[in-house]
Amino acid sequence: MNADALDGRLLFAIPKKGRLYEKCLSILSGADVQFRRHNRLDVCLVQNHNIALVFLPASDIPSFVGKGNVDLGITGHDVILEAQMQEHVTEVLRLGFGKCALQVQVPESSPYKSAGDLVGKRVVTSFEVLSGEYFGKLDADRGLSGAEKTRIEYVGGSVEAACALGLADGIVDLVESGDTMRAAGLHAIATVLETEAVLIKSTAQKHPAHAPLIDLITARIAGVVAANKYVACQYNIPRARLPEATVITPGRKAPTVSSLEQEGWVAVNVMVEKKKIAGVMDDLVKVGAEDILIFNLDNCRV
Ligand SMILES: Nc1ncnc2c1ncn2[C@@H]1O[C@H](COP(=O)(O)OP(=O)(O)OP(=O)(O)O)[C@@H](O)[C@H]1O
Ligand SMILES: O=P(O)(O)OC[C@H]1O[C@H](OP(=O)(O)OP(=O)(O)O)[C@H](O)[C@@H]1O
Repeated sequence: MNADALDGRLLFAIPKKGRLYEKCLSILSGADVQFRRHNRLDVCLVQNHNIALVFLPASDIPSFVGKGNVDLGITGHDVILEAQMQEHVTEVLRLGFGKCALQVQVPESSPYKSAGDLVGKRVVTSFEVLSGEYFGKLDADRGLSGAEKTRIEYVGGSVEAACALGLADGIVDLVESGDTMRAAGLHAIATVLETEAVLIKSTAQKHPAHAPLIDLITARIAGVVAANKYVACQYNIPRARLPEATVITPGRKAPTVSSLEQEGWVAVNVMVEKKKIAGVMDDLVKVGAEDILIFNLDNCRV
């Protein structure tokens, strides 16, 4: 591809591998952003929009967007703070995936029971900025300075091995299911940060002409995110029980209620958060709902 091919195109950064990659591809597909990535090339043109996708390491995306080299990007909230780019990027949308927590961890057998117990000790992490800030506050609370302060040491990967290797008294690393942590014989004693994937744009927009396209892509991605988060719920219920049912399924604005051919009965259509639907169905049955049907959403605009 020659450099002119990118002229005037909105540049959209996507993690090139790792935990966020597959989910990003599915978001792009749901938003009908069409492209073919040839031979794992890191730049590719979008066929149906004036956009080029740039595949970058997740950790580099905040600074590319923050400095205005690319216009839009997807990465983790944690990565933005670690890159100290929070003032240079605007988090436009939370994407509902890449959810995990940055946690302080120690061996199961460790005498250290809280983050405060690790103050002045050795902590190994890939998140040296966030860990430095976290332990820096604890050091300051104790009035520690110089060599007394907690030592934060950077490693690029396999952080969970550091305690067993005798390199650290504790680590700071991401935890989702906890499988990695438990497999390494560690447990969490504090949470530094909760994080998820976010859509970001440059705070000082270099190309104001791209604003309408950024808004369009944002609206489409918001639709995909909402479709993943909600299900459509339909049920029949005696009109007299409608007030109780409305408390259980208030909908985003209000439920859609239509009359049934059977006297005294109504049909209700409403959106419900996917993670709550089992409990909602139990509660609807208790107030007399029948024929409860749940539909997954392919896409939506809400
Ligand atoms: N287990 C996980 N569950 C959910 N989200 C995660 C998980 N691990 C990482 N993430 C999110 O994905 C981001 C990128 O992490 P990931 O481990 O995929 O990095 P990577 O680009 O593969 O980097 P590396 O080169 O260090 O492997 C993290 O900063 C975090 O926001
Ligand atoms: O709590 P869990 O579900 O086990 O997830 C946590 C692990 O996931 C991430 O690593 P990943 O597997 O993406 O590989 P990486 O270490 O190469 O980044 C993170 O660094 C943890 O090691």
